Amino acid sequence: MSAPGVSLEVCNLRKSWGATDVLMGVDFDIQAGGFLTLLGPSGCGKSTALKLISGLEDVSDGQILIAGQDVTAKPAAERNLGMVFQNYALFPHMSVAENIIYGLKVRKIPKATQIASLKRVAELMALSKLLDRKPAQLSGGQQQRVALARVLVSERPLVLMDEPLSNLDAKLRVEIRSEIRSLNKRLGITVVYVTHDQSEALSMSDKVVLMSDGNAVQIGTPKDLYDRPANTFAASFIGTPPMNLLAASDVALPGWVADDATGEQRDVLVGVRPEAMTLDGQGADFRVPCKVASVEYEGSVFLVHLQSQSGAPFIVAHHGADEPEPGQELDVGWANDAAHLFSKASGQRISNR
Ligand SMILES: Nc1ncnc2c1ncn2[C@@H]1O[C@H](COP(=O)(O)OP(=O)(O)OP(=O)(O)O)[C@@H](O)[C@H]1O
Repeated sequence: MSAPGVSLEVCNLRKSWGATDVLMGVDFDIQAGGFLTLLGPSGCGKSTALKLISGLEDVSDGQILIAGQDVTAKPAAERNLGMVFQNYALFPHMSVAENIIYGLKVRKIPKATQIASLKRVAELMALSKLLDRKPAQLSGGQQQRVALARVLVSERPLVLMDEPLSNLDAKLRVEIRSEIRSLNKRLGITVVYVTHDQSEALSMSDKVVLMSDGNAVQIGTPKDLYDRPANTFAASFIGTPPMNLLAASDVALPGWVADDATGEQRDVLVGVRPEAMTLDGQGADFRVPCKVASVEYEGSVFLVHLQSQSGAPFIVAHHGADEPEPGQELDVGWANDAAHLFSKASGQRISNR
């Protein structure tokens, strides 16, 4: 049942609905067996990109290559891919077993092969004991595993998934996302995954395409996006809580505004992740006097909301046992290499560590 994956390449993908441009010319690719995630806020165009890849919608312009073959003009049925949606789309009147092998039946695969494939996939997805049940007799997580099993049994080398975990509770989401990731690695199928959840994207993907308003804002490994956000949008979208973005004047940082190339003074925003700041300023290259506004207890961490002397708000993720008090005055600190610089005018990254 091991289906070797295929590569996918998308070039200058454009889509307009009437006068509304939804995809503005997006390029990305993923190698065979890779896991690519389209990540971005609601309405940025990620589901549209997936529909174009699947063939459920026609492109306005651009090219889609699967295994190096141009499939842009091919109907969905000829693209040899599987899809998993947010709402599982199981047939309520069919048993789990019938749901899983439905596609094989339609394709008139011999009965003995259907049964053998069903057995293998049911074991893989821990569904063997549930095969006689109807979908309504399953939990949300079990239903989602049936939807995944149905795609896996079809042995497609490329599987598209559109927010498949968003109906599940937090614990199940974490369990099933690691299951999907390990299936991708074990079976070698290529996965293109859509989510607005950055932690899902970071934890599962080989490559992330971060989208905003129909454009790919940054493409890279999860670590690239976290360590070197290309602009303030990427800095704010990746990481929980998001990166603090402070005007240099708020944190009293003179001399940080000279452009490396031209030497010109530029207004910058200083970005520092909450987890890269300390409350005691010990060993820090920069220190900023500030006041505690409020404290959120999150179990493993205190999220300390602070205000600089100029009134700028920011957050520090504090792992110490001591709980800061609202009103307390502190020197927050960070290391030189924890700071990211962005142009205040364009939002683009202007300094690299
Ligand atoms: N069939 C359609 N006709 C007209 N506009 C559409 C159609 N489908 C999507 N859109 C618009 O295209 C834009 C992108 O939608 P899309 O579903 O791709 O976004 P998304 O990033 O997947 O968002 P979400 O996470 O909310 O699903 C939205 O503004 C949406 O209203």
